[in-house]
Amino acid sequence: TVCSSKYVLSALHPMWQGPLVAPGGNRQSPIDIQVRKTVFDPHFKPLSPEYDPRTCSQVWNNGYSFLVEYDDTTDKSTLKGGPLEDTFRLCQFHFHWGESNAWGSEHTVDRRLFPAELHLVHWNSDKYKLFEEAVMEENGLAVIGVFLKIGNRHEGLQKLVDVLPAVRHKDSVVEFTRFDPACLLPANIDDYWSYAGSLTTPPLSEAVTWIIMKQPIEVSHDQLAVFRSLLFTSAEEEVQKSMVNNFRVQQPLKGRTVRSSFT
Ligand SMILES: COc1ccc(C[C@H]2SC(=O)NC2=O)c(OC)c1
Ligand SMILES: [Zn+2]
Repeated sequence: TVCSSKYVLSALHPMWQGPLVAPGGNRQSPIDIQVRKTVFDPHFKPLSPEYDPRTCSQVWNNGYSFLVEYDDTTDKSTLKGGPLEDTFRLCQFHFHWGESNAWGSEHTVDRRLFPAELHLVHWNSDKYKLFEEAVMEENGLAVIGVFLKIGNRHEGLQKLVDVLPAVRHKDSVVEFTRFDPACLLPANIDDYWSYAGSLTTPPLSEAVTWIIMKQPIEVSHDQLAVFRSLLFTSAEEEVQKSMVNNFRVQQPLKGRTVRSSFT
């Protein structure tokens, strides 16, 4: 069972606006991280992602992004430490990006937009048996966010870029194995921000402990162009729509504190 095949996203408009704030939502994501207002937390432990590339199973175009799915029936690929009290199991990663390099990320740092953002999605396997349970519980999920900037070609990402044409249309799937998602983390994973937030697409559940890396990773212009060659639409639809701008608008902080692992 892989987490992401369990949820069906509602039909999402490319510039998915959705409800500006989920009804009664006071911990919605994404947000702008105002660095000078973040608070250093000396109790954060080192973040320890331990991923087994053999749990990688497939790439799927779900009509909103492309998801790289991991077998999450065992604790072979986990995330511990940082702000987390429990062990979280990796179930998928995906990206958000723009139609141009000027925008595309969901979170911003002092209003700075990045061309894309990676989300590594994990669920609390100490407390829950299945992803579906965890996604409805406060702090049932932990998502690592990594900003992408245009620069050198990312050799690890290229293996994924090479299979994207096979999942051009919505609902297409291709087998994808032995991919170590740790290669997509920045060199420095000790410097990050963390805050209590939500899913950024329906059902917008307020279940996420966000861990946003301070250091971006570099990908080439051409690699990001392949992301934009994907389609929101299935092969049957007459009008094909490019998969771009699949990010949510920023949400009010509502008094939340963003903590930092560094001074
Ligand atoms: C019903 O469960 C869901 C629904 C949607 C997403 C995807 C959202 S959440 C995020 O961080 N980015 C996204 O696009 C999800 O991911 C954990 C889990
Ligand atoms: Zn996401």
